[in-house]
Amino acid sequence: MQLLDPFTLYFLLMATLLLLSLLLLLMGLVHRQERSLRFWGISGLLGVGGVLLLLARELLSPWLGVIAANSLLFASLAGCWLGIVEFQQRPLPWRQAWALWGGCSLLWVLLLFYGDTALRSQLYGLIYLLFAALALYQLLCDPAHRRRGSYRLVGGIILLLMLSYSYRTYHMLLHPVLNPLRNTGLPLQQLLASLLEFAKTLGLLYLVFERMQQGLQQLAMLDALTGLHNRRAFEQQATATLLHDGHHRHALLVMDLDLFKRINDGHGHQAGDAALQHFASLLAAQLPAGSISGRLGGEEFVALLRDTSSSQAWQVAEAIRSQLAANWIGLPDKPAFQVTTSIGLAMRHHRQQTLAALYHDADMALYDAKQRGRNQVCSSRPLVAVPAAE
Ligand SMILES: Nc1nc2c(ncn2[C@@H]2O[C@H](COP(=O)(O)OP(=O)(O)OP(=O)(O)O)[C@@H](O)[C@H]2O)c(=O)[nH]1
Repeated sequence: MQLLDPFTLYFLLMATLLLLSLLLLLMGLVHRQERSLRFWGISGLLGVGGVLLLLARELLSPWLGVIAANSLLFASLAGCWLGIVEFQQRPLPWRQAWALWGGCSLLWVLLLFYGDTALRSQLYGLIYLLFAALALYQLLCDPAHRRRGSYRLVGGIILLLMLSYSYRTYHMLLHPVLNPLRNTGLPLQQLLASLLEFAKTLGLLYLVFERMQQGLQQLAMLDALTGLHNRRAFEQQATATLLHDGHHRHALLVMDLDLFKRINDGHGHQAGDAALQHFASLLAAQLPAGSISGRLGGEEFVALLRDTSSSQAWQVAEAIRSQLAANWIGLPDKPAFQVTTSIGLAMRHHRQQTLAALYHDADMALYDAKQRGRNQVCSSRPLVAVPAAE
């Protein structure tokens, strides 16, 4: 029965919030790149500290206690807002944060002399609403984030918190009393707000985890040197495309830079890396929108052209080949050098043809292009070759 008392539950929640804030701070210290965790950890500690100071104010000087407690609470609200700005990787509005914190604290002190408890409680509700609105705006102002379920969930919790504090402010207008917590309905509001605060902190923590996981996934899918998909990512995306766009015609290009060992040996490994990066950006520029490209390893690249005819695919392959041969690569303090590529092209002619079968055909065509003297495009069926113009 005792546990159902809102005050007891409220204190239990405070203790849990304290532990959660400590955890956030600790995680923020371990994962140094996630600075928002530190902001939210410190914000939580300031919030719990403010509440404790408010409750213990009779033991200290009541006036000083209440001023210090509310300054801590305002700093906690500002800290949560700054944490969200930091999480969104935007410049931190330190000046505005200090000004808002200072302004709110000053207003509070003025009301301590010229207002009553009810007025101060209303002011607290309004300040809470202001910081919550700032946090909500920062969280959802990016349209890409606004559409995501996790961001909407945390935004929804902040909205509920705002509703809860609006109710508190409204209630205090109707029933002004000396101690807000003695006001009918307010202990319950306080309990609900603490529960929501707890949910909000967990939600923010989830957003950090979600972003960390996405970062790791991206790292596992990208080729570090060129920024293209790596073999695994290419295979996953190309297989899914072949499965779902079964009725469309697709072309596969397998591209291998010619005599690449000579470039490494003659111009150095750094020049070889620059050539690979140069080729990757050429691919990005020449491939039609919607194509999937990747680096399979070494100097071998691949691209799946969606919904294309054999003549269109041929033109794209030929443009890649000729552009690479025409644009020599220059590095500071080194002579410019030419890189060429051989390209094997295979068309997908029926829906059952898998990526592996398509790759086999394109690879055979590539082999043929190498045999015929490199720097050319060969198609698997019918087998034709266009010698280099140069
Ligand atoms: N700079 C650089 N070189 C790489 C990288 N990955 C593989 N290589 C080099 O690419 C070269 C590939 O050489 P080979 O497989 O013999 O082929 P090639 O010299 O291009 O000859 P062909 O394919 O027959 O035209 C090797 O020297 C590898 O060391 C890389 O990431 N950076």
